[in-house]
Amino acid sequence: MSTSRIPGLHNMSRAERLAKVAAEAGLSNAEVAHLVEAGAHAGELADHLSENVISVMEIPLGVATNLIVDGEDVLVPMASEESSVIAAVCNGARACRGAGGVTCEADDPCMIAQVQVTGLDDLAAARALVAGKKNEIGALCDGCDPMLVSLGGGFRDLEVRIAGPFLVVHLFVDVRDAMGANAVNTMAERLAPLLEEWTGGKVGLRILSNLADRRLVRARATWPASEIGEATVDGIVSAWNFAHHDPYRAATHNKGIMNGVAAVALATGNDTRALEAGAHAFAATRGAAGGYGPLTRYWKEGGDLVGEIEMPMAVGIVGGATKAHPTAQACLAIMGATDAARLARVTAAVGLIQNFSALRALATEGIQRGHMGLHARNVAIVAGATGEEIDRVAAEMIRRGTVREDVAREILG
Ligand SMILES: CC(C)(COP(=O)([O-])OP(=O)([O-])OC[C@H]1O[C@@H](n2cnc3c(N)ncnc32)[C@H](O)[C@@H]1OP(=O)([O-])[O-])[C@@H](O)C(=O)NCCC(=O)NCCSC(=O)C[C@@](C)(O)CC(=O)[O-]
Ligand SMILES: NC(=O)C1=CN([C@@H]2O[C@H](COP(=O)(O)OP(=O)(O)OC[C@H]3O[C@@H](n4cnc5c(N)ncnc54)[C@H](OP(=O)(O)O)[C@@H]3O)[C@@H](O)[C@H]2O)C=CC1
Repeated sequence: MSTSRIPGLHNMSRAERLAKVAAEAGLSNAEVAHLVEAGAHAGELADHLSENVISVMEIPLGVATNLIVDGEDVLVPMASEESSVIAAVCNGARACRGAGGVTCEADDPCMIAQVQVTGLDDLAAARALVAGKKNEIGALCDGCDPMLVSLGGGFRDLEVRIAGPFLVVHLFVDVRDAMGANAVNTMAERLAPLLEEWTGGKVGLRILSNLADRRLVRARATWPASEIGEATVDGIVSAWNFAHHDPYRAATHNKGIMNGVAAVALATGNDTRALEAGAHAFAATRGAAGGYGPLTRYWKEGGDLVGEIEMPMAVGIVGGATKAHPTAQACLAIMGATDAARLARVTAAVGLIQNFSALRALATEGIQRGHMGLHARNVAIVAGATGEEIDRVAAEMIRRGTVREDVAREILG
């Protein structure tokens, strides 16, 4: 590459950008042709949603079957590049259907905005002063978003904290069907000059917190021992206990949960990074010794396995890319999610079931048979298989019990 300094790339057309990047990076004609083809359908939309767009990255969109959430059957669209993630949800949901599926409970959709005030000598006095302005602050916040207020949302409460040398003002805002970042950021920015005037301090950051712990969802399911076997019940409880006591295991445990949560979020146009940040920050105090721990919990009840998840769930059905992206709209329609609370419940249910299926595999036969069985097609493609060859090479690798690129090449040969 000669240079990464490309002034005005953003002002070029998509085709010009691609040509420029291809020339700088030395892409082959085949690589350029692929990027042109990949961007043919959704490239224009992508150009409006993001910046310096040259094409579109295609992620598989699948549908998880077998779920019952709060007594209703639901098909759940999931966007994931990882093999076996969607199959695992179908499998885990099938195993708890007979016991009623998943039941959930969601907090009101309350987000937190933070305003940092610096340069204060008497933090305690400033805290008392700002706390006394709750009504004024509430009115100012509601004035920022009359639409939100007309829908039943808006300012709910105020908390004034001292964090090291800073005064930190928390605005609690009910954002209804939105994820809410933009909505609360506007309020935080609007409040800033008043805070400076009242306290004599200087405002620093004005932004939401992704630790959305006022917007939690809890979901619970029972997997009967008659369905999964007594040894599996014990194995999963023990696997959970491992995560409860060991942050190294808890990180992987929670990654499995986020396999499901992030896939539903991506399919519905939600901000996956916000959810990841919220989940892991929330998990930071859930472990046995008050450190990082699992977002789920499992125990044995009457011989059956009961699993529960609790986590922040800042998802919306309006705002961000949700309304602008027709695929996200279609996904919400498949789920029948007509409000953010239903989306949050279903997403948490998927996180729980995803985790159950991974633990079931790990506590019994191990992850490789199911996961690598489905991943084999990926390996076959990497080895050069195309069309019908992909399934045939994958099946042969599974038959031989070895899923590896060199084996795929040998079979293909
Ligand atoms: C892979 C399975 C499901 C096979 O499981 P199986 O028992 O061989 O499946 P089966 O053929 O007996 O079918 C049972 C049901 O599973 C579903 N199912 C079965 N196959 C498919 C498929 N191709 N596509 C869609 N759905 C599928 C489907 O619902 C089916 O019922 P049916 O519809 O036939 O009545 C199982 O082994 C499993 O759940 N494994 C766990 C896989 C997993 O967790 N993958 C995530 C990636 S690994 C990771 O990133 C996370 C991890 C593991 O590190 C987290 C952690 O450490 O905690
Ligand atoms: N740290 C983070 O997580 C950050 C995330 N972001 C991004 O912010 C975006 C999400 O912000 P968000 O505020 O949700 O998006 P928007 O501002 O796009 O949408 C929210 C707005 O939609 C309007 N609205 C219409 N119908 C409803 C309804 N039923 N319920 C609620 N609001 C409704 C409201 O008012 P009105 O019509 O008056 O606008 C509301 O303010 C995402 O793209 C995210 O990636 C941005 C900054 C930081």
